[in-house]
Amino acid sequence: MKLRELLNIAGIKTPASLINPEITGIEYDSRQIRTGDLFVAIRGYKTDGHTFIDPAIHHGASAVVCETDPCLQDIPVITVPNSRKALARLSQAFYNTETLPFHLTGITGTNGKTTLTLLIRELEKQAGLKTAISGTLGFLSDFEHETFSERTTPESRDLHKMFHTCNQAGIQSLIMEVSSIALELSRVDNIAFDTAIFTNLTQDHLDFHGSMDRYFAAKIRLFSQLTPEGTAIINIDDPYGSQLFTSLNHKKRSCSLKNPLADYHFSEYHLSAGGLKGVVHTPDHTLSVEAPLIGVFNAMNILQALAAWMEHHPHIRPDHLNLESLPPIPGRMDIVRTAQHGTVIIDFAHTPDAIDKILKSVREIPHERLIALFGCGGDRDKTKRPLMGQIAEKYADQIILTNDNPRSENPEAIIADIRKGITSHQNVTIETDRQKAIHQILTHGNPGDLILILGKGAEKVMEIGEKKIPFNDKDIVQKWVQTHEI
Ligand SMILES: CC(=O)N[C@H]1[C@@H](OP(=O)(O)OP(=O)(O)OC[C@H]2O[C@@H](n3ccc(=O)[nH]c3=O)[C@H](O)[C@@H]2O)O[C@H](CO)[C@@H](O)[C@@H]1O[C@H](C)C(=O)N[C@@H](C)C(=O)N[C@H](CCC(=O)O)C(=O)O
Ligand SMILES: Nc1ncnc2c1ncn2[C@@H]1O[C@H](COP(=O)(O)OP(=O)(O)OP(=O)(O)O)[C@@H](O)[C@H]1O
Ligand SMILES: N[C@H](CCC[C@H](N)C(=O)O)C(=O)O
Ligand SMILES: [Mg+2]
Repeated sequence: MKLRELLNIAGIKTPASLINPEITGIEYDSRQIRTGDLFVAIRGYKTDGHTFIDPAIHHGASAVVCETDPCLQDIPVITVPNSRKALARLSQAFYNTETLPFHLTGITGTNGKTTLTLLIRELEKQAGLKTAISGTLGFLSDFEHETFSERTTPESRDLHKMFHTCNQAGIQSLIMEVSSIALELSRVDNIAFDTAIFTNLTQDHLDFHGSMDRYFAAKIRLFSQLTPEGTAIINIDDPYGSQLFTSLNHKKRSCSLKNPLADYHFSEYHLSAGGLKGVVHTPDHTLSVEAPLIGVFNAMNILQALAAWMEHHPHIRPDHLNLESLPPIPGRMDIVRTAQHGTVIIDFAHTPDAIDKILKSVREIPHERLIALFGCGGDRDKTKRPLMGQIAEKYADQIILTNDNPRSENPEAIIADIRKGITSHQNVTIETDRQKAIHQILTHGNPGDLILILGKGAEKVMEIGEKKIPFNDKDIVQKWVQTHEI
């Protein structure tokens, strides 16, 4: 595509004198530039993309979009007020993804997004739709190998490239997690969603957003991006959800575990170690549901997934729905049973609310000791650390504090922050090496113990400094069990 045509479609003003090279790709990282790419310089949190304009040109960039004119000769330079916004518009124009031929669902909220993507995918499959999901687990579809994504919601260029791939593969339904950071950083600008879901809002990412109000403001932007016929699915048990529901002038459906007047609610549900069974009432139907998911929070996840699905398919009204074919959700309530050292649950709880919910849920399972192993990520919300310590102390008999992606921070300092929320340190052990910590609790575990390994879920690496070292909680547990139990 010619540069001028691209800028035109993207709605970016073009000087008449502009040279008009062929643009063969869009790139925001100078290290990835290929000949013919348009380089978009972004002012970042760690560094400034404008300082990489020269290397980008050296590597073959044929034009530059930036916020400050570097005064170059021979190469077209387009200055814009906001490079991230320009990147989103240019990517949409380049990949021709203004209108999408598939149903696009966006899920936002502090917890439950990944779980919902997998639940909705399962339902869409049961309706015979070719489906893909994008989020913390990467890009998963039936037609391509799964691809890992550095971020829960990819950069706008990568998103539009993904939409283009979905287009070509004939995907009918794409379900994606939309993080508040992505909404704030223009990664999903101009994308129209057919369904938008709000799960809940509790403390996380305050380092980035500054306050809960600004965190909420970022999340609700998703709902201004609904198509005119689009539907909002909202958990009204959450105070922020209830506020959002009241303020929306769009087609909207409420979900509640408490309020029988909500559009989607259970008249009854039972949770057992085998999963959930219940009866769901919708605005026009009643159905019984079974799903192999444990934890009260999963009752809401199931309700919201059902709501999204039934609103998308008004002609599908089963009397009974069995989600037993739902594959285990990696790293979410992932259970490894050992013969002599207790039951291990690996879970991605990394916020105060998630830790509270999971500890409250699992303590209902008969056990001797409830042991919680966790840490907190470095370069992330510091104020959640003592709260996580405080909650763990309330419910767990024993706590092991360890590393969870310390990144650029000192691991001991992170643990010291968690300890500030704990009053009695008698049952608290510290071992920064997470593998050693896991080995220790398994070694000292008894058959009746419930051992919770929290915070990293299905993550495949440990981020220490700039390094990403292969690391997976479940692999470590399974390897230990294989060598220590016959
Ligand atoms: C806070 C945040 O989101 N940071 C993102 C941001 O980084 P940044 O602005 O600091 O970028 P930077 O590293 O300073 O670099 C600036 C620009 O220079 C470019 N560059 C850099 C070096 C070079 O040699 N050449 C070059 O061109 C970079 O590609 C970039 O375009 O822009 C970068 C490029 O787009 C992202 O990679 C980076 O995400 C990092 C990986 C990150 O960890 N983000 C997390 C916080 C995040 O986004 N999380 C959310 C929420 C998770 C959830 O709760 O579910 C997510 O969606 O994953
Ligand atoms: N509806 C929910 N409400 C509260 N906690 C939940 C809910 N669903 C899941 N959780 C807890 O939160 C953890 C993370 O769940 P999940 O991965 O689905 O959330 P997420 O929103 O995708 O998280 P992230 O922002 O990191 O991508 C789970 O392991 C579980 O402990
Ligand atoms: N999407 C979240 C995941 C956090 C997971 C936890 N293991 C951590 O590193 O804090 C983030 O990037 O903030
Ligand atoms: Mg997620």
